[in-house]
Amino acid sequence: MNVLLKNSRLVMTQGLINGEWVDADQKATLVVDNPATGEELVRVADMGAAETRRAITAAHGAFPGWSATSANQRSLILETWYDLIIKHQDELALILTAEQGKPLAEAKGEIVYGAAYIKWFAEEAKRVYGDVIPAAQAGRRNIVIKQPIGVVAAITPWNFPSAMLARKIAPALAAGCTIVCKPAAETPLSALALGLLAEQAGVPAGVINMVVGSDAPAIGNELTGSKWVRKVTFTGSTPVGKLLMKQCADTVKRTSMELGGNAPIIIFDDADLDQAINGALISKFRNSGQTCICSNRLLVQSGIYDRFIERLSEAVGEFRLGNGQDATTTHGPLITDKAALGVDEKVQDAVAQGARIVTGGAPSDQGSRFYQPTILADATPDMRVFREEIFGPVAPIFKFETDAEAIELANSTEYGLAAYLFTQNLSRIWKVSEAIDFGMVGVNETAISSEAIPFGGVKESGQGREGSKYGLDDYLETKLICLGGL
Ligand SMILES: NC(=O)c1ccc[n+]([C@@H]2O[C@H](COP(=O)([O-])OP(=O)(O)OC[C@H]3O[C@@H](n4cnc5c(N)ncnc54)[C@H](O)[C@@H]3O)[C@@H](O)[C@H]2O)c1
Ligand SMILES: O=C[C@H](O)CS(=O)(=O)O
Repeated sequence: MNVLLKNSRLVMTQGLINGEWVDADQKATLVVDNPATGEELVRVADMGAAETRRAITAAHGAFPGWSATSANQRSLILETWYDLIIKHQDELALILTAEQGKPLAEAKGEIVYGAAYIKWFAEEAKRVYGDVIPAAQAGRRNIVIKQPIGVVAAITPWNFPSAMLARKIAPALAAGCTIVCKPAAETPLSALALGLLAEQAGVPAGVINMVVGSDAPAIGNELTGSKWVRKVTFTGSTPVGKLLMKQCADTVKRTSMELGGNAPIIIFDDADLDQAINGALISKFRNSGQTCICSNRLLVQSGIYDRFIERLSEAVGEFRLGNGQDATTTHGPLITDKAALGVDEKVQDAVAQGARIVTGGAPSDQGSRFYQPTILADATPDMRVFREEIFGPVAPIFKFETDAEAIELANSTEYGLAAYLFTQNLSRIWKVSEAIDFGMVGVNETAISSEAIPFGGVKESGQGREGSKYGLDDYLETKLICLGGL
C-alpha cells in the first residue's frame, strides 16, 4: 500500500455488505493506481455477481427497520455523518486526489460539496409532506402520503468519486430507502471511506452496502435484474445509462439518470470579457475538463472572437500541470492512458479538418495521462469536438454572427445537461435562456452547482434531478389512502 494511504485510517480495501467489511469471495483484488504516476496505491476487493446478490439481500433485509425510523432519527444520523466528513475532509481529500488525480484544492472542494448534499437532505428528511384532498363524496377523505421507494442501487463515476455518491446516498437514506452502491473501479477508495464514516455516524447494518468490482456489467446485471431493487440511480456516460435503462425495464424500476453533456458556452460581443474568461476557465478546465458540465463548445461572436482567444490563451498559459498532491499544481492528469489517447484523437481530428492550434494540441511530457491544455480556433460543427463529449482540457472555439445562429449551434446536440451564456443584454438573456434546450443554464456564471439547485439534464443527458427541494421526489412513492364510510 502507498505510504501516504498506509497511515490513513479511512482507507478501506474491502466491500461493505450488511455491516461487515468483507473480501471478494475468491479473495480476488483489483489495483487502484495513482493517475499522476501510474503507481499502485492499494489493492481492493474485486467483487462480482454473488457478492452483489448478498448486498441486495442485506439492503432488502434492512429496509423495514430503516424505513420505520422517524424522519428526525434519520436526519440526526445524516447530520452526524456530515460532521464526520467535515472533520476528516483533509484526509478524504488526500485519498481522492491519490486515486482520481485532481489537485488537492479541488478534491477538498469536492468533499465539502458532497457533504453539503448530506446536510441538505438531513434537513429535507423532515419535510416529506402529504396532502388531504377534499372528496367529491360526503363521508370520504382522500389522503396522500409519501413512502420510501425501497431498495436503491447507485452506480457512480470516477470523476467525482465522493460527491456523486453522496448526492445519491443522502436523499435515499433521508427518504427511508436502503442502498447498494457500486463506485467506479478506478476510484473506489473515496466511496469506501464514506461508507466507513456512515457506519461511525450510526447508519445501521445493511442500510448502506458497497460493492467494488472490475466486472461492472456483472454487478450491473444483478442490480438491474433483481426484483428487490426498486430504483437504479446512475451517474455516468449516456451509452451506459441507456443500457441500464433497458435492463431496468423488465422489472419496471424507477431510474434516475445523470448522463453525459456537451455544454455550449456562448460569448456575445457585449459580454464582460473578464467575466467570460473566468467563466470559461472554470467551466472548461475544472478537473482537467473531466466534468459532465464542462464547456465542450465555446461559441464566440465574431466581434469579440480575437480578443477572447487572446485573453483565454494568456490565462491558460498560467496553468501548471502536475501531481495533484503538489500545492503548485493547477491541473492534474486524465484518469487513464485510454482517456488521454481519446482526447488526443479528437484534437487531431479537428486539426485534420482545419482547426488552428492556439496552444497545446498534444500529450504532455509530464506522463502518459497528462494532456496539454489546448485551445483550438476555427473549429467547425463537422469536427468530433463539436459532436462528442471531449472530457479533457481542450477548448474548441466556434465563431458565430447572430443570436439565432448561436441558438442553432447550441441546440445541435443530442445532449442537454448544462449551457452557459455571457451577455449584458437582459432581453437576450431571457430569449436565449428559454430557447436553448438544456436542464441548467448559467448566465454570466459557470459555477452553477450546489446542493440547493435541481441538478440534471434533458434529452440524452438524463432524467430526474439531484439536490434541491426536488431531489427527494426521486426516492419516494406517492400513495392515496381513500378513507370512506365516515
Ligand atoms: N450528469 C452528471 O451529473 C454526470 C456527473 C459525472 C459524470 N457524468 C458522465 O460520466 C461519464 C464519465 O464517467 P465514466 O467514464 O465513469 O462513465 P461510465 O459510464 O463509463 O461509468 C460510470 C459507472 O458505470 C459503471 N458501468 C460501466 N458499464 C457498466 C455496465 N454495463 N453495467 C453497470 N455499470 C457499468 C462504471 O463502472 C462506473 O461505475 C461522462 O460521460 C460524464 O459526462 C455525468
Ligand atoms: O461531472 C459532473 C458533476 O456533477 C459536476 S459538479 O461537480 O456537480 O458541478
